[in-house]
Amino acid sequence: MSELSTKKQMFTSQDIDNIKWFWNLYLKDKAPWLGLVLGMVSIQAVVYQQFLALTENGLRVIFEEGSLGQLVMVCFVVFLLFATRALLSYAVPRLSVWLASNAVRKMRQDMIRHLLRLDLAYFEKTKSGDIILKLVNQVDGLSSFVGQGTVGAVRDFLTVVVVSGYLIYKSPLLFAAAIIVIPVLILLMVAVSAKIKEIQQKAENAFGNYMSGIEEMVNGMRTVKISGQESRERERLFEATDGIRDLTINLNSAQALFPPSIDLVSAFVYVLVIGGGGYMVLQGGSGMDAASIISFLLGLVILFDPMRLLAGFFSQLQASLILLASVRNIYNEPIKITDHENSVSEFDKQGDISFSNVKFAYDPQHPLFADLNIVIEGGKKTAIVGATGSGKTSILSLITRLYDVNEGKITIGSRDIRNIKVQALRDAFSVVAQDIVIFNASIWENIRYIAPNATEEEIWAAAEAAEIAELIRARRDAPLGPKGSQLSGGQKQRIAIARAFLRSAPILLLDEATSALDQKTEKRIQNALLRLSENKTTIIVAHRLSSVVTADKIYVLDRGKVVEEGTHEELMATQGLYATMYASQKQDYT
Ligand SMILES: Nc1ncnc2c1ncn2[C@@H]1O[C@H](COP(=O)(O)OP(=O)(O)OP(=O)(O)O)[C@@H](O)[C@H]1O
Repeated sequence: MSELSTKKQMFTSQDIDNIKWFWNLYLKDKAPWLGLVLGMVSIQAVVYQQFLALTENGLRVIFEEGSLGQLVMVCFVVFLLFATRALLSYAVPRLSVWLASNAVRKMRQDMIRHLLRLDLAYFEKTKSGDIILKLVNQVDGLSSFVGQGTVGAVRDFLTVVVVSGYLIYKSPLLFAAAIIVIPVLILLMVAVSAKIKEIQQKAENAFGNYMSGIEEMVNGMRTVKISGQESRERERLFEATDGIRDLTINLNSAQALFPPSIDLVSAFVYVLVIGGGGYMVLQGGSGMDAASIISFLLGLVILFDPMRLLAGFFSQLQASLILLASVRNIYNEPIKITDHENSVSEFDKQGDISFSNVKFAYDPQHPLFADLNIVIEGGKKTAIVGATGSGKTSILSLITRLYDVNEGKITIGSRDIRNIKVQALRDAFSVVAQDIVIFNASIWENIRYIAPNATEEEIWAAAEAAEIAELIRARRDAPLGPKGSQLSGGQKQRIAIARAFLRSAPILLLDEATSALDQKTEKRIQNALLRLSENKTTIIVAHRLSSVVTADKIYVLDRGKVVEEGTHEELMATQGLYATMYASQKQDYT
């Protein structure tokens, strides 16, 4: 989250830009409806002014012996006025909440759409708590602010303008005396609003950390329990709750300055009007009588309530501007991996995959590949082996454009993958990776996820090939628990393999695909994978070298460099790193 300027300024240019952005994207097309809301709240404001005028007349009828009929008439019209206001008090929130909910639904959908387009790199550097906070809480906060807060504020503002106008018309002198304290109030608002913004920003960060903390704890509960780390986790989260409490109190103490200042100002003004107005009546010649002073005072009472609400609105506005900026950050996040206008959908999916002079680093300080050159022959089986952290998975991430190379190029069938539409490129792969996404649904549904239009027979065939069909029959529709927590690692892996069978794309990526299986099951599934990989370009990343001996070509990687390449037999014959690794693994098995 970007730190906002804390200059003593009610609206920064960034705030104004954000408001314009929100208006243009989410409210502009509803302008006629907003116009209707504005019309209705204007009527509500005018009701007060009319009420004042009528009260003054009513008082005169009482004070200056008017007829009973006139009094009844005044009472009737006053009732009618407030009945109108009541009707509008029902209609305005209904309409404004409808408008705001629609605007915010559109915003949520845009955010989800945008989030799904963001590069993987964004998710690898952003705390999930921050993302959830934006999509859930902050958007919700904005929704109620736009729906109820702003419309209420417009009504209050119009009430202040109309009633003030009327009071000025009645007695400019008394009104001038009454508003003499307003500049003090404005100064206070400006001073406090910067503070509110600053605290709100910190509070959002604290909430983000808290949510991420909860998520990490829940996800890692198995480790937390086994290693008896409950008390550490408790302390960690308690610390976060302390931070949130402090910030909430700080925020409230800054906001709490508004209502009492208004109360003090009101007291001051009432005294001025009663004293000054009374004096004017006593002196005579000012055109003011008792009825006008009472209704003037009533006018001020009416004025102060919306003024107090407006002050509250301004403090809320400062907090909401922080929410708006934070939410908008997602839209400003650059998307690097995307289609350009000359990207194509058609390419030779069976062609060779070549890395030419590829340079790549996740972090510029620690380059991973300095000059990588490999060729993965189309329709053949290529294995990539090497120590942990040597860059095997990164090669798969580059081929699928989860990341783009910094220099050099990767081609499939001699077409640079950056010139292929991202969706078309990724459609060319079936992947069995280490991080298997399992949803809290049945195994069946989990397999179907990869190909929602697959027929029942196709899903059964995939499940049989991956040796998971028996478990489907046993578990039936039982959901698998969050993240598939009710399955073993090997069972999850078999779901991933079943998905690969079901999707059956021309390029098969197997990243430690069978590492969680026992050797007997691994052997059987490898035979099935062998059938699946027929006529497909297959890339196998594996630690267990027994699973790569049949590969047409093996690349041996060491700290981002290819140190050996060849078939199993060739590599064994050279007696290099591969042969050493193979020998030591064989020893472990025997
Ligand atoms: N998203 C990332 N951000 C920053 N660094 C990363 C990221 N992913 C991997 N790395 C780093 O890049 C290097 C290569 O990682 P990679 O996952 O490609 O290795 P690997 O050979 O597949 O390892 P393993 O056999 O353990 O799966 C490692 O040093 C790792 O720390």
